[in-house]
Amino acid sequence: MTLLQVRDLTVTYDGGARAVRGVDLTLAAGQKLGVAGESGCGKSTLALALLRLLPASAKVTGEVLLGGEDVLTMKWGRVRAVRWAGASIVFQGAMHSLNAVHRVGDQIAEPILLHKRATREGARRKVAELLEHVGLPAARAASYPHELSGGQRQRVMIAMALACDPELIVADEPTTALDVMIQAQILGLISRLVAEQDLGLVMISHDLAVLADTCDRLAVMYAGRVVEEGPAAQVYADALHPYGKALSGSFPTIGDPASRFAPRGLPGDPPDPAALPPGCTFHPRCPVALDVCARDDQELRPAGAGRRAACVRVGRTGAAEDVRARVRGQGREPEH
Ligand SMILES: Nc1ncnc2c1ncn2[C@@H]1O[C@H](COP(=O)(O)OP(=O)(O)OP(=O)(O)O)[C@@H](O)[C@H]1O
Repeated sequence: MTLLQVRDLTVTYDGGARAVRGVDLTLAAGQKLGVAGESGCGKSTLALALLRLLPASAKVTGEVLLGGEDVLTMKWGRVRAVRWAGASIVFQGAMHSLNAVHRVGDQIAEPILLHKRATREGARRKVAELLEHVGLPAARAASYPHELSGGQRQRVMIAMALACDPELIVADEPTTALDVMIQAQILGLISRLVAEQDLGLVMISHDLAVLADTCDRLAVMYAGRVVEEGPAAQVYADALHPYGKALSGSFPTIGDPASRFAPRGLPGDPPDPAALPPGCTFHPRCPVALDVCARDDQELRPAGAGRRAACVRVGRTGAAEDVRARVRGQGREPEH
């Protein structure tokens, strides 16, 4: 059953930043989708659009179908109900997302009282249950955010996201502010909860390795577009798009023009979304760009084995050779 379907989602901020451009994504119930990309590629804008949390300065078009209902056009009353009970979001940096002057138990209880119409006693019991579920003693309900460690605060955020039994969790860089050991614990916790409760997960990170560990499928975003999508293990181990390769550090180094590329770092920055380059937006940084890439942008198209990629070098079977026929007569031939 399809849980989430994003169709041709485009978000443009006042000032002309085209933060998300024509994104199509599908998530089945219980499926885990990772969205990867460098800072500024539009990941958070996409996450916020899924729950209609974008500021008024964002112009949004397309569809976000959650359980078949379009979140972008539904009445605000329905949006508020859907936000906790249909889908909820875990932000990065729990210290900023939690209210410093309220006990964490009261903050977790708030959506339960509001959306589940629970009694105070019922909400208190549910809070205790949720805290234990995320690995915290129930007594922690009486703590204020500053009395908790970063990892404990992120556990509270996860408990809050689960409070109204949603079908989908959107996690935007849920472990970015944490040290490596705690990061692994929180990722393990998210994986366990999602599996136990058969939840859908959209997890956003700049770290492809983290996503490959946690998710079934991966989407790689660059300059507001998904440039590659497919089964997590394959995308991580053998990305088709040069940007996906750069993110996973898997560029081949022998006898390939890409060997100029530092595997762990990609030179340059993503383009300004208000002044995107013509053609493929990755071409100015792409170590294997052809002349055609500066002129023509590529659709995200099937590339075999349930994968999609938006690169002229990638054919319908995922094989790089297919490009020869397509670019013949359009300028420089591919070197390999
Ligand atoms: N409220 C806003 N008004 C104008 N531009 C914005 C706004 N929010 C984001 N942007 C711009 O949209 C682009 C995408 O930002 P977004 O935060 O979605 O990217 P990201 O991939 O999540 O990056 P990060 O990991 O740094 O949050 C950026 O260029 C950003 O400057």
